[in-house]
This record gives sequence, C-alpha cells and structure tokens, in this order.
Amino acid sequence: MGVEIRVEGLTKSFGRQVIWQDVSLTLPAGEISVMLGPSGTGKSVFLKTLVGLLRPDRGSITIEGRDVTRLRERELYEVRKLFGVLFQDGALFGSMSLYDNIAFPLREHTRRPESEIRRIVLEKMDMVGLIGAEEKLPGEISGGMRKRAGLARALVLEPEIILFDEPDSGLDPVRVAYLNQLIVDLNAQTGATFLIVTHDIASARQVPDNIGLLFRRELVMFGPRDTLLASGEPVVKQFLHGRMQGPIGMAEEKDAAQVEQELAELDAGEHRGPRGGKGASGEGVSPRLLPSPGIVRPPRWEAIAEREAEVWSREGVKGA
Ligand SMILES: Nc1ncnc2c1ncn2[C@@H]1O[C@H](COP(=O)(O)OP(=O)(O)OP(=O)(O)O)[C@@H](O)[C@H]1O
Repeated sequence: MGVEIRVEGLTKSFGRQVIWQDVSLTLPAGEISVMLGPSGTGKSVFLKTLVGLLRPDRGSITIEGRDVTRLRERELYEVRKLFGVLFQDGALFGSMSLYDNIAFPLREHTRRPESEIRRIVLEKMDMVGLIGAEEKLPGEISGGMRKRAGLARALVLEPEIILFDEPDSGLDPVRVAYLNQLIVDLNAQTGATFLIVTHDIASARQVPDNIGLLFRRELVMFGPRDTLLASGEPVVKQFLHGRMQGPIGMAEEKDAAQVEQELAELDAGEHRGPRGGKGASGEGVSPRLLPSPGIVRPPRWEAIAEREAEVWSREGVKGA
C-alpha cells in the first residue's frame, strides 16, 4: 500500500500574493515526509492543493497517473478517497460520540453493514489506544485524545496517503512523544504515504524519512532526513536547530549583512544561540524513531538504515 505523489513546478498565488512558486518534489510511496517552514509560508495551502481543495496557478500533482490539478470535481472525489486527513483539532463533530465520529466516513462513503463498520471502528480505535472511550463526546476528552480520535477517523477508509496538519500543536512534550511513536507505528502497519506539517523540530528530526523546507516562497530543500540534518544550507540549519541566528527573522527576513555577521559569530563559537551549545540544540544526525517492538517493519527500514550509514560516513557525522 501507499502511493507516490509527484509534484512538478507547482505555483500558487492568491491575487497578487505569490505563496510559493516552482515547487517540485516526490513524496515516495509508503514513506513519512515532513514539511517545515516559518508561519505563513503556505504549508497548509500546500496540503489543500494536494487534495485538490485549492487549484494551483501552474504545475502538476501526479498520483497514480492522474494529474490532480486538472481533474473535474467528480474525478477529484475519487482521488480524494485515497487521502485521509488529520486536521489540527481533529475536526470532530461535537455532538457525536467518538464511535460515531470515527464511523462517519464509513457510513457516508460506503454501504458496509453496521456489523462490519463496528469491526473496523473498534480496530482503528484500538490502533490509536482509544478502546473504552467509544461513548465519550469530543468535549469530554483531552486534546491528545481528540487528535487520536481524528487519526482513527482518518484511517477507517484505509487511505493510501495520510496528511497531518500540525498534529503536535497544543500538546505537551510527553503527548507529542507518544503521538510521534503512534505515527511511526501506524506508518509501519498501514504502509501508507504520510505527509506531516509541523513546527516541532524534535519531531521533524526523528520521525520522517524525508524533510522539506518552505521559505521565501520557495521550496528551499526536500530530501532524505539525514541529508537535511547534515546540511550546511543556512536556512535549513537555522530551522532544524531552532536558532535565532540565520536568514529567518521574527517577522521579516533579515538583510544579508546581518545574516552574514550572525553566521560568522556562530562559526567562531562566540554565540551559541538561545538553546545553548551544540549538543543542546541537537546538531548532527540524530537517530530515527523506530516502530515499537512487535510491529513488523516494512523492508524499507533496512534500506533506510543503509542510506543513513552512508550519509554518516560521507559527512563524517556520528549517529547517536
Ligand atoms: N483562501 C485563501 N485566500 C487568500 N489567502 C489565503 C488563503 N488561504 C491562505 N492564504 C494565505 O496564504 C498564506 C499562507 O497560509 P498558510 O496557512 O498555508 O501558512 P502556514 O505555513 O500553514 O502557516 P502556519 O505555520 O502559521 O500555520 C497566508 O498569508 C494566508 O493568509
């Protein structure tokens, strides 16, 4: 399971405001990719464009041989069945129990009998650790549980692609750690292609196979996690290490002279940034989060390990 998404030359603007231009990348089938970028760089717009909710100005999005940007509403409806989406707040119906919320896509899009719906809903609730909470209303549970319920709902139609819009927003670090493990486990179990938009650097460092970074209306870089973690590109480095020093400013991009001075200071070791020294900001290629014991790992995990070892030896970076 899991399908590839090939994006070529994609440009999106609203009126005269260009959001991003000439974005090209391939989300490999069955892998986890993360899209990073400062606020307002159009990450959510990117997700909406992939599912055909927004039309780009130019470019193509190829999924199973079809270009999403050129499909009519009827065909788009079919392609959308390949997708499961986890919205920021879980997007649950407040007046429905968790069970009914999770059953909703099955009742809406299939003619399956209630007995089968029950089997599927309970299976997905079990996968996300929500057994026993079937009758709860969304307002009666924590934010973390709501996200997991949203995830169970995104899973019921067995999608080939799952899009996560800031799954970790509003969660404490422990809940984020559990959610990350759940994401890695679900990816190994379902084999679906995952794309996660997040601001959480720790998650971006450990969870994905691939990382992309949007900045200044461009896709600065997209590639294997280990390549980006070892990258010397100033924007990538600043973002992945959560530093103030670098091209990304508080509200606006900084001028070139200021960036140069900050980077020179950093190199000279005069200024270690808000999080302290090298180790504290987690530099280097940190290890991948592995699927939990007992979960059968898809064959690609071996290839990932080989690829990472290759980068480590090329970059001379030691994995932890
Ligand atoms: N439907 C729309 N019409 C006009 N402008 C829009 C529309 N949707 C988004 N925008 C604009 O596109 C830009 C990017 O928005 P988007 O929400 O995708 O950013 P983001 O990177 O997801 O931000 P954040 O990280 O803060 O969630 C913003 O300037 C926003 O105002």
